Amino acid sequence: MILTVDIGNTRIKAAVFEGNNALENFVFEKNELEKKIEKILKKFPDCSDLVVASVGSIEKQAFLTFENRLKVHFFTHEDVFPFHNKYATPKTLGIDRMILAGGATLQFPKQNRLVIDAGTCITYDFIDENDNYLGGAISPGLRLRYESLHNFTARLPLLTLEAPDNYVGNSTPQAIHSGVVNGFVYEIDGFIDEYRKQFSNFIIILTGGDAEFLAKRLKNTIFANSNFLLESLSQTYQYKIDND
Ligand SMILES: Nc1ncnc2c1ncn2[C@@H]1O[C@H](COP(=O)(O)OP(=O)(O)OP(=O)(O)O)[C@@H](O)[C@H]1O
Ligand SMILES: CC(C)(CO)[C@@H](O)C(=O)NCCC(=O)O
Ligand SMILES: [K+]
Repeated sequence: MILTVDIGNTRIKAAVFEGNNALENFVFEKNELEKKIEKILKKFPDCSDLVVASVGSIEKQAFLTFENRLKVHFFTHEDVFPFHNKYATPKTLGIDRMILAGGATLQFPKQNRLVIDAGTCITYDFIDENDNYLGGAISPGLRLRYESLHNFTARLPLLTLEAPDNYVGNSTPQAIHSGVVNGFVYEIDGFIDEYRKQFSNFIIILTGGDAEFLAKRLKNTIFANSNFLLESLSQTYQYKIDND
């Protein structure tokens, strides 16, 4: 049994896995890290490994306290991954993107794959059928778009996600919802269309905090799996153990 922990830029997500089965999922804030992990381990005392991917400000030291109880693995660029990293700056590629690429490679062998993670940032990652990680794109996520409109202007209110009524927003809030939500949806559909021009066939994996909201609004039909990063963390860890 393993406990996987995904430390993003906004929140922390965790899941306990027995083989490929997620037994329970957890979401919490950074300041609750130690307390929450204690609680999870109390509930699942059979956890033998704690596996972490962090793109946030939390470092390996935060997990030292658990090392006398279970095996702690904090993923870095030094680990073995199931793909060839063709990024021109492989050491700056986000660990979350590496884990997503690892999961996509292992779960969908011998095919082109596009992974879209709609989280704090939207990330696009392309891994070709020969398991070459080619790169992708990084853009602001849904909430970041609402927040930046507010933070960098004098007159725009901070709104929370709401589906716009219309493309023609007839008030300040409706104009913001239209711009943020439609912009977000068009961007992603537009990216998928561009990839289709370059690669005839690929599967698309959509994940992240906004995946479900997004999936039903895209022109392209895509299966959303909010748990894909944690599943990938568990699978990439297993791959690492088998190939070290
Ligand atoms: N309770 C919540 N807190 C923050 N964001 C939420 C929440 N519920 C849904 N969201 C949506 O999830 C998005 C953030 O995604 P996610 O939680 O995957 O980010 P994250 O934890 O920072 O992870 P990552 O850094 O890997 O993207 C936001 O754009 C927001 O619209
Ligand atoms: C883009 C984010 C913030 C997405 O979580 C993360 O993957 C990251 O910090 N990446 C580093 C830059 C890169 O991936 O090229
Ligand atoms: K993300």
